[in-house]
Amino acid sequence: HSDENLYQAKDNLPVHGPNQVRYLLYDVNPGEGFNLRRDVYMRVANLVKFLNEDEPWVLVLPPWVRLYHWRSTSLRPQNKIPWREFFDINSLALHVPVMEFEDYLKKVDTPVIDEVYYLQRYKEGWSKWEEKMDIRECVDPARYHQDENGNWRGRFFDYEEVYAKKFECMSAQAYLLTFKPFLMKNTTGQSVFLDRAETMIHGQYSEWSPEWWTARRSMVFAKHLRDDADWYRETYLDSNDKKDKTKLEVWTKMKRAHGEAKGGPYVAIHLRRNDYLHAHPKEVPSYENAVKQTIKYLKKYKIKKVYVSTDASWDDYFKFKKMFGSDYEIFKFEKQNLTVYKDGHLSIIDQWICAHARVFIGSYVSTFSFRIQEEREILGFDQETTFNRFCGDDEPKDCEQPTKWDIKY
Ligand SMILES: C[C@@H]1O[C@H](OP(=O)(O)OP(=O)(O)OC[C@H]2O[C@@H](n3cnc4c(=O)[nH]c(N)nc43)[C@H](O)[C@@H]2O)[C@@H](O)[C@H](O)[C@@H]1O
Repeated sequence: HSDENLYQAKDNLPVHGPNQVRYLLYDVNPGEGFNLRRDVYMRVANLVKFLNEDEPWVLVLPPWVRLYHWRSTSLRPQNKIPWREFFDINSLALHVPVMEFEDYLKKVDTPVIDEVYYLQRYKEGWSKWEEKMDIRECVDPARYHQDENGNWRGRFFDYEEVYAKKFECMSAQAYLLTFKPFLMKNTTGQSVFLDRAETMIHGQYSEWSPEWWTARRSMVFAKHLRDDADWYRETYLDSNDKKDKTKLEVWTKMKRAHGEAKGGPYVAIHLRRNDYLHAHPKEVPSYENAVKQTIKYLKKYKIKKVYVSTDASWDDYFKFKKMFGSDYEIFKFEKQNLTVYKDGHLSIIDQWICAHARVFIGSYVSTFSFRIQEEREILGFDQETTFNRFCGDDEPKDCEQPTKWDIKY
């Protein structure tokens, strides 16, 4: 791969003296999944981007802890995972200055965060939408408590030694840009931690805006995972970037038109199961029906191979695979190496393979599927091949398809 070392993070670090740099840390509701967290990253990253127009701030990347969906009993514990295991840090840094939490801890010597704000709703609710934020009493039982020295203890990504000097709950109903004056004027600590950062809303910087897409484009997957997925594509799916016209460039220089990418000769599907069966029972197809819908695409595009990305059990997967009969070949990435791959790595490999398929079919409102669709927008696929989803058994056969999020530069 030629793109190694193309990203030069250091060019993007604030130029001001080291003492003036401030650090923004954040965390998300523990129940949220991996790909919603990626959306929250985009909000915080853009906030840091806007802050840097006036003051030097560095975004400290929240280490990954075991998420609700990460159930595999892998040989390595799934906590304190640095971002570099999943994403290309240098790519992130071409958008905003970023730093791993471990590096933050090294930098500050004492494992301390100056100010913590726990974002929460307004207790009284709201009748008309208006932007506001106020320090308030905690609505939910506080997730932080004061120790005998007056320091605030909580769950800072499973780092037990970390504590905060100041803690407040803050009711907020506000767009990300509104947090900028708050941070600049109402906080003084060198490091500020926003917990429940998903409370922050994109506002004008939503999926329709170039700013959103800039943050999104900077979220390039880590090279070792792209390499593993590319190896799988080449070995089993007769797919590589040259043939598929999907060569990756440094994201700041990459601009593709729809239809430039061709994709590998396989249909990729994201078949979300598990908690989705309960969350969206009407829109989740039975396996039999999912096979029927996939075959339609296989025929339309004259393709014989299917790549299956799913959180279904292997038992279910093998049953599903059999249902296709002998006319088609069905593939799924196997956890060949449990010492290396954890659930997060595997989802990225799945996503990368899906992003390179000739055609993709996703699952209804799954953020896992959304992130694949965006990846395909970045690579330059025809939107017809991207914004498709499975219909539930009782939905019309031409059920409403996903919104086409046009990439913006
Ligand atoms: C029902 C809701 O669903 C929302 O999930 P949704 O948007 O699909 O997408 P995510 O927020 O990523 O959460 C789903 C998680 O399940 C695993 N997973 C799902 N599909 C696949 C797959 O095809 N391959 C692999 N390897 N892993 C998969 C993976 O760990 C992924 O991060 C959640 O964020 C909410 O918390 C809630 O659970």
